[in-house]
Amino acid sequence: MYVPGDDTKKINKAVGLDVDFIALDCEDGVAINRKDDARKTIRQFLDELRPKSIKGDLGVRVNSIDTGLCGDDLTSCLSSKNIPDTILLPKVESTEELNWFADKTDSLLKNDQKINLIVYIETALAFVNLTHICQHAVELSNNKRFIAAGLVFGSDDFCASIGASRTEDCSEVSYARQKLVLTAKAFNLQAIDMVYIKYKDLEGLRRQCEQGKRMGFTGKQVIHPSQVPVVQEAFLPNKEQMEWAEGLLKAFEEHQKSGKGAFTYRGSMIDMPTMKQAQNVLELSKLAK
Ligand SMILES: CC(C)(COP(=O)(O)OP(=O)(O)OC[C@H]1O[C@@H](n2cnc3c(N)ncnc32)[C@H](O)[C@@H]1OP(=O)(O)O)[C@@H](O)C(=O)NCCC(=O)NCCSC(=O)C[C@](C)(O)C(=O)O
Ligand SMILES: [Mg+2]
Repeated sequence: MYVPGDDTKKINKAVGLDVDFIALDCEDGVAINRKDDARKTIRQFLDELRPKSIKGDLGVRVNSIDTGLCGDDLTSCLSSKNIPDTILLPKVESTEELNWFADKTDSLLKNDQKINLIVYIETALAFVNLTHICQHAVELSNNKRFIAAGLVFGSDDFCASIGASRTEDCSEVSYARQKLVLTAKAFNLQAIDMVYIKYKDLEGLRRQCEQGKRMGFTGKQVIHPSQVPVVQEAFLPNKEQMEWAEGLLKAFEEHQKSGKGAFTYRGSMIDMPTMKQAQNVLELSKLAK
């Protein structure tokens, strides 16, 4: 969940919510003339206010490298008493930007400190370079001070970048969403789906969550507290899916013992790939506990 980094009231509110990840924002949720305030407020929060009770992870979305603000954002939050779990790096378009980030984190982090990195893919050029970006991020994770954790789809910047208009069925971003999921999963990275900006329309949000979940996204970005439970519910397996998965695994084991690779379960042909889908469902529910 994004929280504008210059808004102390919203930061305090977010800390009390049951969210998986709080993203303190220095970037587009903060006005140009408030960038210094956001940086200072986040630093103060990290130094003094970060309550041990934060349930989920805490990240800072810094400004993109091309703005010239990113270095100061990183210096401020990575030299704090409690460094964030994750840095969210927006508008990445090239492997050179990852090299810059690796050098910067090398110079700022101490001893055995490492930080997670979430890379934003939100321009046409980023999609063209996506495989190289992911490959490089994973390679740098082996000997640099960050761990490539996931990709975020920035659909609003993406639409601006390609000149698309938004539609309710998201057809304008369907190729980009699918490409992002596919490439993220190929490199064992999380794939985080787009923001639903009509935050008062929870039914529309639910539909978009279900669509994203079906496509393979790991989770979704949110901008308002009311969106949190809808997204959490949609991305976790429900009772019906759990029953399906548990029953299928049991039947699979029995059929394996009797020497049958393929069999029928609830009217469908089941073999190894369907068994793996059932395992995914159960693993996801364990992770959420
Ligand atoms: C839309 C806004 C202005 C409506 O803000 P509001 O205060 O007018 O709303 P409200 O309905 O009155 O709020 C109810 C309560 O929730 C609080 N609240 C409300 N929102 C939050 C929040 N996020 N975090 C923590 N608390 C929040 C608010 O302070 C209030 O607290 P209260 O009941 O105690 O008075 C507000 O929700 C907000 O600022 N959201 C975050 C916006 C943001 O960060 N945008 C940038 C990320 S998306 C993006 O960059 C694009 C992307 C990915 O890059 C790309 O697609 O390209
Ligand atoms: Mg963006």
